[in-house]
Amino acid sequence: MSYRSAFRADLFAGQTHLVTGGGSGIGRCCAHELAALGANVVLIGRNVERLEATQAEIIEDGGKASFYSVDIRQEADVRETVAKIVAEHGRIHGLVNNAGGQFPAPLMRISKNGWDAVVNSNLTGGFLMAREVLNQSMHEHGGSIVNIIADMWRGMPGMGHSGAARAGMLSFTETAAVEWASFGVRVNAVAPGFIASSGMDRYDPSFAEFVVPQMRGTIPSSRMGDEDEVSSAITFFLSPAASYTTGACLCVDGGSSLNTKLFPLSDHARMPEQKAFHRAVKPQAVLRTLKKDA
Ligand SMILES: CCCCCCCCCCC/C=C/C(=O)SCCNC(=O)CCNC(=O)[C@H](O)C(C)(C)COP(=O)(O)OP(=O)(O)OC[C@H]1O[C@@H](n2cnc3c(N)ncnc32)[C@H](O)[C@@H]1OP(=O)(O)O
Ligand SMILES: NC(=O)C1=CN([C@@H]2O[C@H](COP(=O)(O)OP(=O)(O)OC[C@H]3O[C@@H](n4cnc5c(N)ncnc54)[C@H](OP(=O)(O)O)[C@@H]3O)[C@@H](O)[C@H]2O)C=CC1
Repeated sequence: MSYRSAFRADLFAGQTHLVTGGGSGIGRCCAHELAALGANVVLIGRNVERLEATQAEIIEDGGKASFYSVDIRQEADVRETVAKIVAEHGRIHGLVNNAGGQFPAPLMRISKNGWDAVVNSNLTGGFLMAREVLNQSMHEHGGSIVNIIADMWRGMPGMGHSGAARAGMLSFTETAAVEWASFGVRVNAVAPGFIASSGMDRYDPSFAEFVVPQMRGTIPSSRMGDEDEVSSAITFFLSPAASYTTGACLCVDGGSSLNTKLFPLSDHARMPEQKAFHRAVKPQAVLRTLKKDA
């Protein structure tokens, strides 16, 4: 097995885990990690070539994988696919709701169809997958569901349809965590920041040229994340290490969601020493000045 996971090699031996969007990017990486940990991985996506290729890689590595070509927005197809998986594999232990995506556009230029396509991909599709996995399998014996969202805290300018859907997915995560806890089902979320995944190749290079210089100053870790850094967070939630954790969201974003941008990062190095500030200036005086300026 060539994937080097931080987790124990037999962690998921004998278990079945579904990864939507498993044919590319973060989903493909996660599928490799779960297979390396002994899981029987079921890949779900639309593009058969990508799914086939990931399945072949995993099998070549000595792992177990199968795939289903499904659009997760189609309710009947999702229901039928989960039924087939249960018939073939029995119990489903884990679901990684990773499939999704969006296109960059300001809100004022998003058509109704464009909005629906993104919201249905990133919210409704995840709900349908989770509901079917719960109803057809996990309610009988428990399980773990991990929903991949995004850095949508305080909005997602330029991708507002996705931000709205991901915020909805976080709320869904919290509700499902409470409603399904009695079945022994844990539901958590992972919120990636800027990840150098193969999915980024789907964007027009002109968009990268526009956005990368702006991004650079806003990530405290000063770099994009890697697919395996998201995969290990997903694996943690699927594993018994997270057995008392449900309804949580783990940000894998190099701190970008915490950056207040009060002082742009690029200026920190040049910021003058202010050790004497608190002694030299009385806080009330500062407050008065701030109020006056406002
Ligand atoms: C290396 C550096 C790069 C820098 C990038 C930084 C970006 C930071 C962002 C960080 C956060 C997120 C990152 C990621 O998610 S990574 C990649 C994830 N993968 C994708 O996003 C996949 C690509 N996206 C899609 O496949 C589509 O967005 C979509 C989900 C909509 C596909 O759905 P569908 O196939 O059903 O869509 P249709 O083609 O049928 O279209 C439906 C309507 O949507 C409109 N649409 C689709 N694409 C666009 C577009 N690019 N611009 C405007 N409108 C679009 C389409 O026109 C249809 O509407 P109409 O009928 O009204 O025309
Ligand atoms: N990379 C990043 O910086 C970030 C990524 N994310 C999210 O993480 C997830 C993985 O992204 P990433 O790996 O980067 O990008 P990818 O584009 O490589 O992955 C998205 C996957 O979702 C599948 N998918 C999309 N729509 C559907 C659908 N309707 N039905 C079934 N499968 C679908 C795609 O497969 P196919 O086309 O074959 O259907 C593809 O394999 C996505 O939800 C993404 O938006 C969130 C924040 C940041």
